[in-house]
Amino acid sequence: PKSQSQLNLINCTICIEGNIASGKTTCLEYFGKTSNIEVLTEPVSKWRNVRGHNPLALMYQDPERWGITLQTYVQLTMLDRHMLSSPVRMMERSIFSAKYIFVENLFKSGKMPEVDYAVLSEWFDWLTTNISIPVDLIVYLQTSPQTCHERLKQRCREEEKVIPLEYLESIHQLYEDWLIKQSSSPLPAPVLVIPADYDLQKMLHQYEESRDKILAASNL
Ligand SMILES: Nc1ncnc2c1ncn2[C@@H]1O[C@H](COP(=O)(O)OP(=O)(O)O)[C@@H](O)[C@H]1O
Ligand SMILES: Nc1ccn([C@H]2C[C@H](O)[C@@H](COP(=O)(O)O)O2)c(=O)n1
Repeated sequence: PKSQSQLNLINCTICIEGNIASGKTTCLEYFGKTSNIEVLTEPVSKWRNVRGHNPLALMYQDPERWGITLQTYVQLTMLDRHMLSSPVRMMERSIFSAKYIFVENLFKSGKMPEVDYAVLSEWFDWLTTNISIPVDLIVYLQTSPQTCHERLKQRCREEEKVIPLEYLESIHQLYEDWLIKQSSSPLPAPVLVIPADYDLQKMLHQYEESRDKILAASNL
């Protein structure tokens, strides 16, 4: 028979949330190296290549036409990530932020037709009603949009060269409304905020300082 601590290890999910280029992957890499947590990065390579097509690039080129295409695929691939069974995992973003941040942003900015938004919302509501998608903790890497803009330019992902500061400001505002003001969409888990505008060394120090609070969710 399993002990209580072994039982508590079953299926703990910590989601790292934050704006584009806020440092989520870097944070995941750090915890992947320094703990027993399984790390699941966002399936961006799939979004850049589905059977030879690049829905991420298409979405940035023409959001009105391709937003629904990318977001339908994001929803599927994020659901797949949530379904992977590993006792303790730290994953990059979630099916929740895909809907509450990115789909919402496309719709609110007038770049997604109402019918596309309605279909995506029906899918999301069905999935989250009929499939259990537990999240135990959200870690929010809180940055200024300016910091993300700098890091985005430094990372230089081809598809993202067209992203203006205003786009990062909109995403930032939606994250703040969801995770700080807690006034927009339901929260699937408690939120731990980590200020993330600092240089890499200071960030690693912040992660160390937050390690116990983060891993408390997993009982590790
Ligand atoms: N604290 C930091 N200070 C400066 N640059 C950073 C910091 N954290 C990450 N970066 C760099 O910024 C870019 C985006 O970081 P990344 O971890 O890929 O962000 P995300 O996964 O949130 O998009 C990368 O080039 C990364 O090396
Ligand atoms: N639901 C989503 C999720 C992500 N994206 C875009 C935003 C970025 O260009 C890329 C993910 O990169 P990251 O933030 O991890 O650096 O995918 C989206 O459009 N919709």
